[in-house]
Amino acid sequence: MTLSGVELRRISMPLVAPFRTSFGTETVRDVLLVRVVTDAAEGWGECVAMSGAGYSPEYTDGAADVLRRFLIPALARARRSDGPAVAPALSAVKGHRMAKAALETAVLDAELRAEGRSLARELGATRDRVACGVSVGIMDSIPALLDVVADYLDEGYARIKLKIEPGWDVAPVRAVRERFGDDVLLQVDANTAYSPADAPHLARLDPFGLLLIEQPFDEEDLLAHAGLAGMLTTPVCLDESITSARTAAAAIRLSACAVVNIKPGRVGGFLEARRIHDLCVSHGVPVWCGGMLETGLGRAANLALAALPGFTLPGDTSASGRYFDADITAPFVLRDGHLDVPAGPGIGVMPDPARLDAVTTWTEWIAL
Ligand SMILES: CC(=O)N[C@@H](Cc1ccc2ccccc2c1)C(=O)O
Ligand SMILES: [Mg+2]
Repeated sequence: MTLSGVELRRISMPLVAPFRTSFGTETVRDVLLVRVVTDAAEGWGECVAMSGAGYSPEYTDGAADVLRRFLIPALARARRSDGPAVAPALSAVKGHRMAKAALETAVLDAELRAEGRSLARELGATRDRVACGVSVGIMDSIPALLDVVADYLDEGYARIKLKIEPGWDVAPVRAVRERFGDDVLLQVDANTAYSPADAPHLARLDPFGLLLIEQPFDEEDLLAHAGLAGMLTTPVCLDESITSARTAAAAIRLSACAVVNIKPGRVGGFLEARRIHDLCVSHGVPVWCGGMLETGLGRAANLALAALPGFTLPGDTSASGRYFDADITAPFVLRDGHLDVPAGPGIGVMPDPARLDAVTTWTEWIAL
């Protein structure tokens, strides 16, 4: 497969409602898409970086710049251009895993489309649909939160995740438990908002039978998470800390986490995500697929990953309508709390040209 060029395309997708977390409030998803054109097919990748560097050091403008100046030229110089050859070709560039993941996914998508193979099959998926959870932002009040949770449960979501931060943690969790009972699968995500000194306060979440508490502390503080794990009955899950199979292995060895949230964009791509899955399965560590408010392109690829056997917990692969009134692909619609895994070649979906044009703010063609 010969690469002829790469398109960088910036799109702006308004969210159906503001999404507030401990690191800020988003009202628009500012997305960088990568389209790779080859002699055999074209492929799409979605960069999960946000406009700002609140979740990780990467941000959308930076991802476009590192792709244009370093990653795409490195790929052009590589002799091979199949999916597994991308990460080695980009290895001289440190970090920038979200930018790398978008480029690798686009190449993988093109390669699989050309060969008529689905990403799900390529990764080793064992299911054709996956149970879906939903991530609920920090709200202005407990009643507002309960209304939103009630709607999501009515829609059929298999699991509720509540964003928490100091001042919004025990009360919302208690309110959800009191209103919806103990059988609802419930977990919380702090996005690094707490410090180790907050451990006794976080222990107050133990009575509520949470599936897990996600990333309470700084992403570099594995030892603090290991300490917390020794104090809580609630399993600790890591998200921002897990940037590769190596850091996953370290976190497991240090008992810093009992569950892992795998996000292909955060770890550099779907091939590294599968390596992390395999590592966690070998250690008996359950994993689930995290979300970065992807469009249908990233959502389709995430569903292929979430169908692997070790993904035993519902992920944040919510329906398109959770975030967008109109997706750039055919919308993913929840059915009995599940989403179908795309079965077509590659990631199995394509953007609708008219929808794509309607949300495009900028596009750049880089010939190779
Ligand atoms: C679904 C979920 O909670 N995702 C992230 C946080 C997050 C929150 C808000 C975002 C806004 C724009 C882009 C990415 C974002 C990621 C998480 O698990 O920690
Ligand atoms: Mg998280």
